[in-house]
Amino acid sequence: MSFFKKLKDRFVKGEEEQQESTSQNEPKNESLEEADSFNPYTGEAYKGGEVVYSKAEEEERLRKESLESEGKSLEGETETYEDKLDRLSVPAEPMDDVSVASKFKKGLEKTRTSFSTKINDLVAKYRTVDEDFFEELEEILISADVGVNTVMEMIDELEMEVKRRNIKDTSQVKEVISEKLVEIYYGNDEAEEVEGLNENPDGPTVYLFVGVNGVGKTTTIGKLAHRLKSEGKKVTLAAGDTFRAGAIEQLDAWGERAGVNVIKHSAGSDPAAVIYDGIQSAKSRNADVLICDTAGRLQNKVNLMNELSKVKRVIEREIPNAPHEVLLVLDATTGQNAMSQAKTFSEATDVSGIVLTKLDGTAKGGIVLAIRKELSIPVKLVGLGEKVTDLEPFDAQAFVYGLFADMVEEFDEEEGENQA
Ligand SMILES: Nc1nc2c(ncn2[C@@H]2O[C@H](COP(=O)(O)OP(=O)(O)OP(=O)(O)O)[C@@H](O)[C@H]2O)c(=O)[nH]1
Repeated sequence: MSFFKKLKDRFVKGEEEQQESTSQNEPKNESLEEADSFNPYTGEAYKGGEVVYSKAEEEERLRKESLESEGKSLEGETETYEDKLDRLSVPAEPMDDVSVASKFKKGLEKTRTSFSTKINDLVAKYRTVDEDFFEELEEILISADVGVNTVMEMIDELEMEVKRRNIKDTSQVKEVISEKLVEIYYGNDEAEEVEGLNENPDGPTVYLFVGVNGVGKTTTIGKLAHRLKSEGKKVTLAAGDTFRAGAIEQLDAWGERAGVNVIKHSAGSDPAAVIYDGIQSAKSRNADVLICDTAGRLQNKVNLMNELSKVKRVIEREIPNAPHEVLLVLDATTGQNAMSQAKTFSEATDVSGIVLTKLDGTAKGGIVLAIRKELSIPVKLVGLGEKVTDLEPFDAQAFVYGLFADMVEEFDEEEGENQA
């Protein structure tokens, strides 16, 4: 079966269903009811050619109203952390393939725009597949942060595949590229499936989060707590980042939003002691999951190593085989810097999975492949936006759909070819 057809069958729903879900997203408002039309993409409604409703303005008005009702001034107003969490907290959504794919599509918009524009330009420039075509393709992949060694492997495989299928026309190469990206991510022999988080059937499952300041660690823990809670799990958080000013309060605020228990000590206290209390609390409350935050001091690798190994020793002693995941949080927008952080942390502790945040903020989403291939660590979760629901288990097919969404959607089954 054609690969684009496979992606389309899995991720694109029928037009009728799509219209139905779009209409569900339309805001309910009096001016809307009078309007002749509503554009779900701009969030504007029109009557006689005039804009009678704007979703963005409505949201801003509601935000101001809510601030005023709390007696807060609007002049020079800066959003507090709590207000921000309120704004980003939205109810959990159903998790089917189509809604997951639409998150990847939205989150990868920047990468897709840059990547598919370059690929389309390349295809238009070289009508037939030759060495120059592959050389320019190599540059495009490298510029998307795919990683030099991975790009080399990919180009070799593409050249072989193009010969094997006797492809002459460059437009047909797009589909082969998308297919190879998935194969390269999983490795040829492995089953193509999402590498989810390990769980401890005897409970509690312990996830240890590591990573430098500012990469989105606290936000990710909050998002994960929210997700696990909405799946019916009992979650406890341990505020082990006792070093960064505000880290304990921020984790506490996320815990409150998600409705989960947070174990905390005062700033500057021993992180291993907080984690120890977290474990005791999780055990006594029969929690399903304990998520441990840690400080991300990279200035001194020896300190980092000592701190992480002390925390790990405490966890291992209290719960056999724990932690069940050591998750390193990396910021996708930092490119090669993220790769070097991954190397340092892997030397300090056994990292079992990567959480790649802010994929929505970069045009170089290819870093996912570089991490998987060059560090041999699976990307377990990705941050696709700021909202609490914008954290997804990494799915290489959904990722590739996000990169090639327009081409997949325009794939014509009857003609069996891509119209893009
Ligand atoms: N756009 C986008 N922003 C994100 C994502 N994840 C986190 N952020 C934002 O990144 C910023 C930093 O996140 P924090 O969670 O405060 O950073 P942190 O890593 O916890 O900082 P430390 O606690 O010092 O480690 C915040 O403004 C978050 O809203 C994401 O996936 N997409």
